[in-house]
Amino acid sequence: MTDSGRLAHLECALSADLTKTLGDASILMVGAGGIGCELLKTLLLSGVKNITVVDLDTIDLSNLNRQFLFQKQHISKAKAHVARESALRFNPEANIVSHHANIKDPQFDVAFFRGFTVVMNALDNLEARSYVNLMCLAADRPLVEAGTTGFQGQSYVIKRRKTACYDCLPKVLPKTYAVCTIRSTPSLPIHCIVWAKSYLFSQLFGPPSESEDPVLDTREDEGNAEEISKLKDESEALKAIKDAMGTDKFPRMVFEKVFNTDVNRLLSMHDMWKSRKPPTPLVYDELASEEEKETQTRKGRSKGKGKAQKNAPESGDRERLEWEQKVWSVEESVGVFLKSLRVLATRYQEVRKSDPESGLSFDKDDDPVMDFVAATANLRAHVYGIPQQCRFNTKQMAGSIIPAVATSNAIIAGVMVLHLFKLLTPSEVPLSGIKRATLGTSTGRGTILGAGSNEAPNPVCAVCNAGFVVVETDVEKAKLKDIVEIVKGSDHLGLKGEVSINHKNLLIYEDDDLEDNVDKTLQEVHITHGKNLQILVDDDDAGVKRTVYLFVLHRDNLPTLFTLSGDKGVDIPTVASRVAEESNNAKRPREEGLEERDEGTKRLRTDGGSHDDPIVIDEVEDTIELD
Ligand SMILES: Nc1ncnc2c1ncn2[C@@H]1O[C@H](COP(=O)(O)OP(=O)(O)OP(=O)(O)O)[C@@H](O)[C@H]1O
Ligand SMILES: [Zn+2]
Repeated sequence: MTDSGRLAHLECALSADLTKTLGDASILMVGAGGIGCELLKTLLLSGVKNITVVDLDTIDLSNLNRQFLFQKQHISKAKAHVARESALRFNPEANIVSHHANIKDPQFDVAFFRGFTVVMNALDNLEARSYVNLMCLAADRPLVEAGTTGFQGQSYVIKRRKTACYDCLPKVLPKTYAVCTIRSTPSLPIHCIVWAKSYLFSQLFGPPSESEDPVLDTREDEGNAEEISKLKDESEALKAIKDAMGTDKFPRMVFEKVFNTDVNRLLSMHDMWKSRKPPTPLVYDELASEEEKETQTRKGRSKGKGKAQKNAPESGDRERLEWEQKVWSVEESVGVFLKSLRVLATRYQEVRKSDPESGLSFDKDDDPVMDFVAATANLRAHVYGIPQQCRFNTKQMAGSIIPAVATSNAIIAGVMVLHLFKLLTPSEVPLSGIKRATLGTSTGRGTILGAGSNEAPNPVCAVCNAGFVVVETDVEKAKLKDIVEIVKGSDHLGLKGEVSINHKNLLIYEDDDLEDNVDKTLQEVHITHGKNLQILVDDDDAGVKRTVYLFVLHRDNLPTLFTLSGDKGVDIPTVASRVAEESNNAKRPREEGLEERDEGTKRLRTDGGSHDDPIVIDEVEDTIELD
């Protein structure tokens, strides 16, 4: 259809005014997966012409059943670029910009977000959603947030201090397991998968902040103090083995430690096995292929050519699918374990060269990571006499996958565009009139799409009540004390109270207690372009506290620190915020505020939760809150 033919149809359906507004609007779409593909198509067919798409992923075979902008020939290509190319066929005159990147990258700074009329999320994880929520609050741009899980879904609008933000409402509590079940006495396949994914993988390859033994929060395991302290020693020993990473002997050392030495140590605790089946240690020399053993003794070469390589066909083949759907023999699991350890070790060392604070994170679609988790979980299961799983099943459990339903994505993407229509006709639709749409099942009535009123902001939410300050400066010249001055100085925010400043998880400044960094440049305290700081101002006398997020835009040679925008935020009564914090600590997977925002929480919960629940959800994906 020509552009004029398309316009005539749209004007009849939507009015000439709205059609024009849609054509002029500039939309940021974050995520080009299940919802994203539908959304991009529907936006274009609704007359939206200027769209920027950001997605960090590449196309996987498993996406093709529902992400219809992708076809077999696109496997392994960037989702954002392919989505753009395929969608342009709906309207070749549209202006679509694609970025194959993480939305959290510094290039997508506050100024970038300000360049859009509306931001639309088509994401699948809590961290990215929370981050986009924060950036939209800072840039003061409306966000259309959405998610689907199987037959359920929802879409709603977030507008700074007018509606609840993404972080106003508690999130679904992750399923949790007792430390000792996971670390010493697993009895189900899921226990072994959690151990592989959330313990061994993070310990070996996670960023330092995550590899500090996340499971040893002993509050719920007080009766096992001795066991907990032994587990701590075990973790220390694993750290020592990490020093051998990159050498030929590393895979063997890890294998022998976790499947032999640690198991023998547990066996020596006789009481533990009085009423349980004791584990059986694995012996490396009996299970590793001859080639693997040879690799361990060869010097200067790190590539083994054992069974594992023959048994791991390339991604995308039918042979590979069959391999993923059969239960591997123990020898095959050993081969996959050793090979994936080598691949991940090389990757980990490369990542750490550029940033010593970084590491690898679990991604169920990352083949070596998933190979490692599947093989590790199976070896652990074998040790404990627990049924082993095929890689396909392990992926479902490790990724907490509820199969995606294409129709749910299409319905929710459609509702998101309706939300956009309403946002772009503000004179006719007040914000209170933009309902929260919920797709769900109702007994006896099948799947229904309902509309409920949008939530008001949570008065104690530390995110949307925060101040949002954007500064431009040369990070090699400006000092941390200049930031403190912005907060306290009467020419700037002039806030009263004790100031502390956090960057990611790190406290970098605190009145009276931590002032050593004040004369350091922002660069020296790792605050570079696109980074944000969380500033907490605690006014004990007035009984209030306030959070300010300060976003830094680097400009070469800008001599001073220039405040571009300075929204002061709102005070939260200290008592109310404590009560809220406490109730949130009990209810949600992470604390309110920024501390864990950037990295997300990968901590294994220790609340002694259900022992026989088959699925673990320790990263909430596709979070939806149904009315
Ligand atoms: N931080 C991020 N930056 C950019 N894109 C992201 C980010 N986090 C997630 N995404 C993208 O959001 C999209 C979400 O789509 P979807 O829920 O369909 O997931 P998927 O990975 O395509 O499918 P599945 O998880 O079911 O295999 C994915 O394409 C993913 O790459
Ligand atoms: Zn909020």
